[in-house]
Amino acid sequence: MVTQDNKNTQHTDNQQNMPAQTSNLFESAQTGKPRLYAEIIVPLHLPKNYTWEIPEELIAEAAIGLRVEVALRGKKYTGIIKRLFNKAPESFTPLPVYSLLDSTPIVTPTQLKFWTWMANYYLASEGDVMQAAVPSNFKLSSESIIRLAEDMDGQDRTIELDQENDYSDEEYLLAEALQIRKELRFTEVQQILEGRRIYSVVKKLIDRGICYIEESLKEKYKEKKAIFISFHPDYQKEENLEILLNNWKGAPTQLKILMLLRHMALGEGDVLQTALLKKAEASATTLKTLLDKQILVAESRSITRLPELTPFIEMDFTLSSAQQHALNQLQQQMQDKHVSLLQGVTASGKTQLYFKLIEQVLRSGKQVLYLLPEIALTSQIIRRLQHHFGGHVAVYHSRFNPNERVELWEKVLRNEVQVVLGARSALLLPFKDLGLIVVDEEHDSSYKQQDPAPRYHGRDAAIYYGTLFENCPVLLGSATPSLESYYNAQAGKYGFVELSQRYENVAMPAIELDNLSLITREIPRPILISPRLEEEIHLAIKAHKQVILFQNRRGYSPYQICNNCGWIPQCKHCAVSLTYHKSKNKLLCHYCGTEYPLITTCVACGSHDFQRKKFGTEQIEEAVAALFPKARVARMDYDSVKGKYGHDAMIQLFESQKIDILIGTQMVVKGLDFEQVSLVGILDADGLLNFTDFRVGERAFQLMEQVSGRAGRKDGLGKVLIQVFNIHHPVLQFVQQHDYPAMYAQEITHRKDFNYPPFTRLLRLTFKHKDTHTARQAAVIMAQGLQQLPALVVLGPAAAPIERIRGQYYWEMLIKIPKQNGMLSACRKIIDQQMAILQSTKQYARVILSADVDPV
Ligand SMILES: Nc1ncnc2c1ncn2[C@@H]1O[C@H](COP(=O)(O)OP(=O)(O)OP(=O)(O)O)[C@@H](O)[C@H]1O
Ligand SMILES: [Zn+2]
Repeated sequence: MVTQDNKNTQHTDNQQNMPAQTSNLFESAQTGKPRLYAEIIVPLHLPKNYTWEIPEELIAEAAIGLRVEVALRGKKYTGIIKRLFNKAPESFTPLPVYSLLDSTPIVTPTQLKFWTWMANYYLASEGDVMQAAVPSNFKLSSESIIRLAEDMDGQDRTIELDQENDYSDEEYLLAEALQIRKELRFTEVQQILEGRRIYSVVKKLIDRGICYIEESLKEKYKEKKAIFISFHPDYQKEENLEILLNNWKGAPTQLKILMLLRHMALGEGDVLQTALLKKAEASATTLKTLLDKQILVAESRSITRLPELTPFIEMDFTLSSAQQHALNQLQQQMQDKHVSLLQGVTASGKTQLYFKLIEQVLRSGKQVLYLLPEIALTSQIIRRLQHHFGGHVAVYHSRFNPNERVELWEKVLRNEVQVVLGARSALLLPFKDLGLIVVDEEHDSSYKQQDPAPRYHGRDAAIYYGTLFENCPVLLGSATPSLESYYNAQAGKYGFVELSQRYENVAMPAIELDNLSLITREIPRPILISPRLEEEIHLAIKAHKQVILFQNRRGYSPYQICNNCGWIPQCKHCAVSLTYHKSKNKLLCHYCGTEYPLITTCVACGSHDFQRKKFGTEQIEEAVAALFPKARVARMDYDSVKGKYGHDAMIQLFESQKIDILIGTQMVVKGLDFEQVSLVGILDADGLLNFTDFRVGERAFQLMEQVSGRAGRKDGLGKVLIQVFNIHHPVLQFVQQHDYPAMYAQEITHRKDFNYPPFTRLLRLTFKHKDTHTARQAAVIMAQGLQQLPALVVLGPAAAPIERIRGQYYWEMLIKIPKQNGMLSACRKIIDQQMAILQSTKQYARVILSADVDPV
């Protein structure tokens, strides 16, 4: 097995050799009854899937895609049946499956094929994929933590006395323990139930909404709930409400609440209890009377949860002739080609084309998957989609809690949801009948999963997933396509359609370069806001327009340096310099998050003379606020928006023009549609152009073009000012001309000359160990093994650019694999062999290897 980054992997492959228990089940073999075996995927990083036996009494119900309860090395897991067969394994006697957890499959055969592909292509295991795909509530294991659920109003769940009889003794016992303890480890559940029938009991309680399985710590978040007020169904009809209000005899404050609610519901849809009471200047008691009278109803739900809408299709717009032409072309191409690329300049209305295509698929009764980078999944696009398709639309992203995940999983499985808008993980939902996958902003590198395995690319996985359905074309969309996709389009492998003007022929923003080297003579560095940019901001604000200032570094200043000896404070655990955060008055490691007090004395020479270098968003915010004391200034970056709700909330504030100047990192550029932005400032273009990565030209172009694309979307009066020293950099000329093909021509030549993607396939192997020498040596041994395949080009091993993270040393190598069939799997074979050798050697047994295919 290749990757080894799951801590459950420290094992030898001994399950297959374990002696089977002698039980009655096995004695039945002598009687000649049929036997049934199952290949089962368990959510662990195992070298392969193992086999269990289905006991006789479960044979009739066993089916592919069902969950089962199995034991592996003394622990219990939920697995998924991948394959059933009758021939007994020859070299070992399998253990029995304890129980089946479902009566109908929760995973489709199509998904199982997808998992196999993903595990193979991304050098992961099917268990890794299962772990990523299946909601945690579906995956009980010995490591699970079971937590008491909350009621609608945020109170702990309790069992009503009159329901007691519905519960089995064991269920009741466990529910009671949960009410006292709030959360239980699986081992504790085992003790409470004395080790019997654990899964089915826990599952029953989950089904009843009493408890849920805690997500792994990393994903844990506190769900935000709020109470929403609406009219009782009896009064949702306007006529009935009218009669009620006209004949009102109750207290006037109650009437006020009702009138306000009617008004607010028109504008906003769902009304928050807090907002309603505040506006009505009424008390909770008054509201309660109305609830008791069953005129109003209160519902507590997660604030991310969508309101229940009826499904409808409402296409209340017409395409411009350019859009219509593009749509016709697209439809034609999509008939011939599995993948098509739509390149439309910013604000050309690509989204409207997607809507038209979605409409057609919906009418044909099939499902649609609409993918976006996680951070671009804002209420803006959700609203746009719901406006056209109402309750047909479901949204799937990492903010979902375990219950919501299961709920959506089941709805998709039952084909009750027609359109899913989601981030890459939505690909892992059990679609029945997909008829279209849209990958919007397809160039975005956040489509790539970084950690843990499987490190899949959402776009590329979508392309494969689409082939598993009958007639499911994949549409990639972007103003600035990835070089890989554009290359495939040029080569005729993908369909290709262009939309080269903005909707309503609105002009593209004018892009001007602001040569900083001309002004540094008068103003000392660093220059945050040049006089020219300051002037433009003044003009924009005077005209009641909005401004976006883009800087791709967060914090106050990215590092400080000793003026005497050049020493730079670094993180103790990671080989990175510390960023100064003024609001916290601390130094922060951006890799592991460790905070340090300010350092005022140089560790190397004892000097107190430090200089802060470069600038981040925090410092810009400070400078802008000082320059424009009357403007409403906000900053949007990882630090300022706590959680992802904050991000969305800030976008809404900006959208409703409650913010004049928005300063942000690349968070602000993802496909957002603001009408009133007239000025975009790119503060440090040099910083974008000076990376040592073969994709730097492409990336810098995409970022600048995308952020520029937020300007002048409605009236064409947008202006972009780029602050830069190196004004002759070719990428800047391409951005100025909005000339994607020229950028492509230049970059693709480099890629060809140096044999980078799309001309080769890249694989990055990273070896981690707390001792740098061990990590390096393991990498060297791997590199030697890879010499068996002379067609591979192995770069390295070398210390990773950041050679130490969280106390582990990182050594990596980059392998260029020719794009021939079978090369990747041949390479994988060698990696697996070498890894097996390494792991059987005591010195290297703890080396962790992670593999990243097509790294971005
Ligand atoms: N046919 C149309 N009818 C009405 N409004 C339209 C039409 N086409 C585009 N628009 C409006 O123009 C604006 C820009 O369109 P949209 O957001 O779809 O552009 P885009 O191509 O997706 O841009 P970007 O790549 O920058 O995200 C939106 O506000 C959209 O509602
Ligand atoms: Zn660190």
